[in-house]
Formats: sequence, C-alpha cells, structure tokens
Amino acid sequence: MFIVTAKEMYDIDHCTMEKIGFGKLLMENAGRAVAEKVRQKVNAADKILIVVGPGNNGGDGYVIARTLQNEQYRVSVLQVVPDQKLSEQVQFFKQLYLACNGTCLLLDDSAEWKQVISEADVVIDSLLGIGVDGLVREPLASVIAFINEKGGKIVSVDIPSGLPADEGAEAFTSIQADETIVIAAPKTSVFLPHTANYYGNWEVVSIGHPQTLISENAACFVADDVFFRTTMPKRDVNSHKGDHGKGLVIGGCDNMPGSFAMTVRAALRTGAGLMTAVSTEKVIDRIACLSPEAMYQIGASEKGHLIADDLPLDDKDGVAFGIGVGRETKTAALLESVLQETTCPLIIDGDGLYLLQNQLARLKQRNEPTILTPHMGEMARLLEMDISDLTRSPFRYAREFAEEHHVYVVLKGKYTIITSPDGNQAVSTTGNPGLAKGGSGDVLTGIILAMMMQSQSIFQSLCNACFVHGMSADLQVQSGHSYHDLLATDVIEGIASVYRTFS
Ligand SMILES: NC(=O)C1=CN([C@@H]2O[C@H](COP(=O)(O)OP(=O)(O)OC[C@H]3O[C@@H](n4cnc5c(N)ncnc54)[C@H](O)[C@@H]3O)[C@@H](O)[C@H]2O)[C@@H](O)CC1
Ligand SMILES: Nc1ncnc2c1ncn2[C@@H]1O[C@H](COP(=O)(O)OP(=O)(O)O)[C@@H](O)[C@H]1O
Ligand SMILES: [K+]
Repeated sequence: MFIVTAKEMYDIDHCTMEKIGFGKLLMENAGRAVAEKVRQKVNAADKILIVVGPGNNGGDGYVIARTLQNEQYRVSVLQVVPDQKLSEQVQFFKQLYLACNGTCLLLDDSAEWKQVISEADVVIDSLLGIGVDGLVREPLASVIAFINEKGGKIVSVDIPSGLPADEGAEAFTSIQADETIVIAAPKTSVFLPHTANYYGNWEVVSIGHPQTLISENAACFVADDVFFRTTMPKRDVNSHKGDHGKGLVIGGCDNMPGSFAMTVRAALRTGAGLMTAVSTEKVIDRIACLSPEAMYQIGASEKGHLIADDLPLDDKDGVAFGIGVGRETKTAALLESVLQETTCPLIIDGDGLYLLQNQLARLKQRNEPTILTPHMGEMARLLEMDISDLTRSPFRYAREFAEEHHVYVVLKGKYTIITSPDGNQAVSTTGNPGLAKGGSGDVLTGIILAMMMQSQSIFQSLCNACFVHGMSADLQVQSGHSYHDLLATDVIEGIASVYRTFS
C-alpha cells in the first residue's frame, strides 16, 4: 500500500483522468466505494446526514447520498455552501441525487441546521478533502465545531474535514472522525502523531486508479504483510550457519544487563546464524544462561561500563552498538572506534544514540551502511530541536537527517518511519500499545540485526524487521496477552508465530 501527499494524489487523479478521459467516473467510483463501506457501519433505521462542502469531496458526498437513497436508507443532505460555489461536476451529481427524490437543505436557508445535525445518528463528513487550504473559514468552521460536539457517529470521506493531508501544519480545525474511508491511498497525515487520532479507525477503498500510476507517483509506502511475504529472507535447504550472518552485539553495563540480553535473543529468534555478545564481565556472568546459543566475550570496562577496546569487528556481517551501554564519557571512545573500524553494517541504538551526539560527523566517513533507531525523543535530541516540531514533520526531518549523514533512520513510534540515505521512505503500521514499555526497542534492534544479515537490501530488511516486531506484539495480544501484560520477552517469543503465519 502506498502513502501520498496531497500533490501526489492530485497528480495521480489527473493522470488517471487523462488516461480514462472521464473525471466523473472517478467520483462515481469514489462515492460508491465509500457508500459500500458506510452500509457496513450503519443500521437500516439510522438517520444518515451527509454534510456537503464546496469541492470534490462534496461531490463524493452527493454520490454517497444518491447510492444510499436508492437503497432505501434514511438519507438527507446538508449543503453548507450556495450552489454557485459548486463546480460543474459536483452540480451534476447533485442533480442526479435530486432526481432520485433526494432532499437537500442549504445552510443559508435554514435556521435548523443545528437541529438536523443533532438528530442524525450518522454524519457522513464530505465537507472538505485534500484541497483544504489553511484554517477552516466560516461557515464551515462552525459546522465542524457543531458536528464534533453534537453529531452522532462521524464517518469522514477521504480525510477528516479541515485536517491537512500533508505534514508541517501547526494549527488546524478538524472533524474528529470515528471512522475515515480513505480514497485510493492514505495521506501523510494518517501517520503523524498530532493528526493520526482525528481519523479514528481508517480504511482505504480503491476507486480504479491504475496501480502503476499510484506506485510511480507515491514516494512512500506501507511496509505491510504483502511486502514481507515477497521480500523476507528465504532459507535454502542446504544452507549452513555462515549463510545467515555472524552478528555482534556490543552493549550492557553492570546495572543494565537485561536489555542487551533481549537484543541477543531476539536476533537469534529472527534467524541470525551466529551471535557474539560483548559486555562487561558481570553482565555476561548474569545473562549468558538466557541465550546459551550465543558466544560471549568480556570487553574492557571501568566502573561497570565498557571502555575503548580491541573488539572482534572485522569478521562480522552486522554489528549493533549501544543497547544498555550507559552514557559514560569513556564509553563514547568505544563508539568512536566502533564507528571507525566496523567494516559491515552497523546499528546504533539506545545509549549509543546519546553517545553519538558529539560524533555525528563520523557517520559520513563510514563506507558501510549505518542504521540509527531513535524514538522521537532521541531523534529530537540528535537534531537539537523541539520534539513538537519534529512530530509535526517527522518524514521531512528523518529524510533530511538521513540524506545529510548518509544513514538509515528507523524513527520509532506508533507508526515507525523507515528512511534510507537516498530519501526512500516506508511506514510500519504493525504494533500496539503493549509495546510502549522499556525493552521493546531492544528487541527491535535484535530483529533488525538478524534481518539485515539475511537480506541483500538494508532498506527491505528494516521494513521487514519493523513488520515482524509489531506483528509479533499483535499476534501475542490476539492469542492471550493484553496491552497491559505484554512484555518485551513475549515479543521475542512471538516471532515464531509471525514466521509461521506469514512465510
Ligand atoms: N480530483 C478527482 O478527480 C477526485 C477527487 N476526489 C475527492 O475530491 C477531494 C479533493 O477535491 P478538491 O480538490 O475539490 O478539494 P476539497 O473537496 O477539499 O475542496 C476544496 C475547496 O474547499 C474550499 N476550501 C479550501 N480550504 C478551505 C478553508 N480553509 N476553509 C473553507 N473552505 C475551504 C475551497 O473552495 C476549495 O476550492 C478528495 O479529497 C476526494 O474526496 C474523489 O472524488 C476522487 C476523484
Ligand atoms: N503505542 C504503540 N504502538 C505501536 N508500537 C509502539 C507503541 N509504543 C511503542 N511502540 C514500539 O515499541 C518500540 C519502543 O522502542 P523504544 O522507545 O526505543 O523502547 P526501549 O528502548 O525502552 O526498549 C518501538 O519499536 C516502537 O515503535
Ligand atoms: K472529508
């Protein structure tokens, strides 16, 4: 599934209309596809009010109204702008609706619009689509505020009205939808922390755009099960352990042994051929029994923290640094040598990202791929910016950072954004609030390390690792766990179900 900006969606629409030569067909398809979904969400006796705005989103509304009217639903329309403001195409669909004995109330003529909204069981929000420009003006602003306050169930068409499709907006007035039926492809704002909730539950309907036009125009995609099935590592029956990667994890400190242990175990469960773990003597003494399959090496340490050392970096296929390693200055010297001497892909996570802050310039000097796995707080710190500015435009900032420092960025959150050094982006939508606990990120790092060592493409392996991590949590919750009790170690054990279900 692809993700689009408003401009990309308009380009896809225009190219499609050029190809099929008939714009009305797309609108008819859109309205019918949405009506089909609405049918599944309403009862036969529900009063359905379709609120129609000035643009093509309003045109979709008239097609929905006509379709449901013809099927004997209790439909009415509230049109919030005068007819002169409707385009010729929307006028056309309005006339078709009226010809089917549809009723339409104009906001201008009616002092009763509030009553009509209050009495509706279901409000279909066709006020504004991706063409919204700036803050919503009157009278739409009052209508939106009133629907949010009084309306029954709210189903938005394409996008909650007033919400910008793209990232970057600081202020907006928006419908708070219960459900959104997204047309053709999810818009960027579906995935932003400050706008995602306005969509409520969302699903996408296809309206007949050629799939190649969508894939050619959309710069971003959802790393979903289809992607996983087609790109996941395959095992040759004749393979041996050396074929699946020799991985190294450097992390842990005396008072933080557990996170590091989870990374090692997650990598093993994901399919790493051979794993070596470097930590302090105390950490290894305590955790080695948790993954007897791994090899362990004691690194030089001071006061319970790793310090610069000669590590076995040269014969590895992947290295992960930083999980639970602590933030001591002397450990930063170890990171410096790891950055310089690792001749294979290197993941930097957790405390490693903290220690990296003063060494960002070294990233570009590496010849092999580097992968950073920050959550929003860690990313804001790396960028030396306010976290609220970052969460408004995470795609942009992740892309700029990845391009500037020649790194892959896995920006973690409810929706995790994966970016390559050349600016390619994907979103992982798997996972649930059960993951919002210490240790989840450490597990992801292990999965990434193993996935990366079994794949030719770093970008694909990052997408697949995020898919597996979140899907493991989802399957665990479906089969007995809850958001409350799910532990990071359960996510490791759930990897088996993901492989069994999707390979
Ligand atoms: N272009 C196409 O062929 C298709 C478009 N479709 C629908 O059309 C929508 C996009 O249509 P439009 O480009 O007409 O955009 P909108 O339906 O979002 O309407 C934009 C219009 O709303 C008004 N407006 C914009 N910002 C406003 C503000 N801040 N306050 C008050 N009024 C404001 C202006 O009159 C503007 O022209 C999509 O979201 C989708 O629902 C679908 O029917 C599929 C086909
Ligand atoms: N509400 C949520 N929905 C989906 N995934 C989540 C949610 N909260 C956290 N996650 C995932 O859990 C992981 C948490 O990582 P991180 O914050 O680094 O945790 P830690 O380092 O404490 O283990 C990330 O992969 C993130 O995407
Ligand atoms: K809408």
